[in-house]
Amino acid sequence: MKIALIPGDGIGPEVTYESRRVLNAIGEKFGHSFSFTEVPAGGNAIDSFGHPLPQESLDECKKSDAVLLGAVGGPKWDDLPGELRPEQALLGLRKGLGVFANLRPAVLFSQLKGASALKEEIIGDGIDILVVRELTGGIYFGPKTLKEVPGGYEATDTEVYNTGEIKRIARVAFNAAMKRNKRLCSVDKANILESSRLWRKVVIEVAKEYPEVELSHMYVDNCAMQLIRYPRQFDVIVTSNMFGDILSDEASMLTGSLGMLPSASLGSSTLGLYEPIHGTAPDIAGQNKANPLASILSTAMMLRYSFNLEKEAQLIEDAVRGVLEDGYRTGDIMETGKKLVGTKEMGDLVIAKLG
Ligand SMILES: NC(=O)c1ccc[n+]([C@@H]2O[C@H](COP(=O)([O-])OP(=O)(O)OC[C@H]3O[C@@H](n4cnc5c(N)ncnc54)[C@H](O)[C@@H]3O)[C@@H](O)[C@H]2O)c1
Ligand SMILES: CC(C)[C@H](C(=O)O)[C@@H](O)C(=O)O
Ligand SMILES: [Mg+2]
Repeated sequence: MKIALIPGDGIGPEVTYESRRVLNAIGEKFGHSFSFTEVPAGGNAIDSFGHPLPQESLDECKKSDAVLLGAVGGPKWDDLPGELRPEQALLGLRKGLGVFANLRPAVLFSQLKGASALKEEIIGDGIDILVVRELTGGIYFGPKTLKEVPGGYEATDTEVYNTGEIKRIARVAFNAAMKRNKRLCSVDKANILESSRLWRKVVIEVAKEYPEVELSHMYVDNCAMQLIRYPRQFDVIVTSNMFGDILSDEASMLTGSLGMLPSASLGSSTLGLYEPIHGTAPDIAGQNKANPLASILSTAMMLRYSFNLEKEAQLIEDAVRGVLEDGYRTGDIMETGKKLVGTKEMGDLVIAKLG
C-alpha cells in the first residue's frame, strides 16, 4: 500500500512522524507493507520550489493509495498573495484528488471527560458526533475579486453550490447516518443565503431515498450554540465547506482538544486524504508539545476507508484509549493527577499498546 506523506509545516512533521511509526508497527504486526513517499507541500514547498503545491506533488498523491497530511501554513508565509499561500496546497489537493466529503468525527473518549470544555452533566454518557463537511465547493472555491474603489479596496468571495454537489455530499451523510443512529441534521443559513435555500431543498429531496433517517434542519448560528448547550442531540451533521470548518473546530473542544480530532476526505474512489483537523500550531511547533493523537487517529481512518482494514483501525483506536486510560496526556488535554508526556512519548506509548 502506497502512502504519500505530506509532513507540511509547524507541528505537521512532528505529528506525522508518530503516525508513520504507528503505521509501520501495524504493518509489522499484521504483515502489511506500507511504503511512504515524502511529498513537499505548503510553506516548505514555497521555500524550496516557489509554489505551495508543485505539480509533481499532486501527481505523486494521485498515484498513491492514500495521502497522510500533517498541516500547512504559518506566520512566515502570511503576507504572500492568496493564491501563493501554503493553505492553497490543501485546497489544490482536495480539489485535485476530488475528495469532496470530509468526515470529522467528534468523539469524546470517556477518559477525557474532565478535559472537555463542557460540564459533566452536559456531556452525560458521552459525545459522538460525525460532522460531514462538503470539501470541494462553496465559498472556498467560488469566484473571488479584489479591486480598488474610492476610499480603498473592495473584495468578494462567493458561495457557490449546485444540485449535484449537494446531492453527493447529502448521500454520504445519509449513508453514514444509516450506519449510526439514523439521525441527520443539515446545517445551513437558509434564512439568508440563496445557496443555503438550494442546499436545504436538495437535502430534502435526497431524504426520500432514506426513509429510515430522521432529518432535521438547523441554522448555523443556532447549531454553534446547540453544540455547547446539548451536544447529545446530534448524531450526524452535514454542512457546507465553510460552516463545517468552523463547527468542527468548535466540536473538537467538546472532546477535550483540537489535538484529538482526525479526519478523512473521501471522493468516489478509495484514494483518501487523511489529516488532523488542526493546523500547524506555530505557538508550540518544534517543542515536542503537540498532541499526535488526531494524526494517529487519522491513520486509523485511512486503514478503515482506503484499505478496508477495520480490525487494524480498531486496534489503533483501542491503543489510544488504553494510553489515555493509563493516565498519559499531552499538555492540551492535561489534568491534575495525570502524567504529562510529549509528542514522541505519546507516539511510543500508542505503539507499545498495539502489542
Ligand atoms: N489542515 C491544515 O493544514 C490547517 C488547519 C488549520 C489551520 N492551518 C494553518 O495553521 C496555521 C495556524 O493556525 P491557527 O493557529 O489558527 O490554528 P491551529 O489549529 O494551528 O492552532 C490553534 C490552537 O490549537 C493548538 N493546537 C492545534 N493543534 C494542536 C495539537 N495537535 N496539540 C496541541 N495543541 C494544538 C495550537 O497550539 C493553538 O493554540 C495557519 O497558518 C493556518 O492557516 C492549517
Ligand atoms: C487551512 C485551511 C485551508 C483549512 C480549511 O479551512 O479547510 C483548515 O482550517 C482545515 O480545517 O482543514
Ligand atoms: Mg479548519
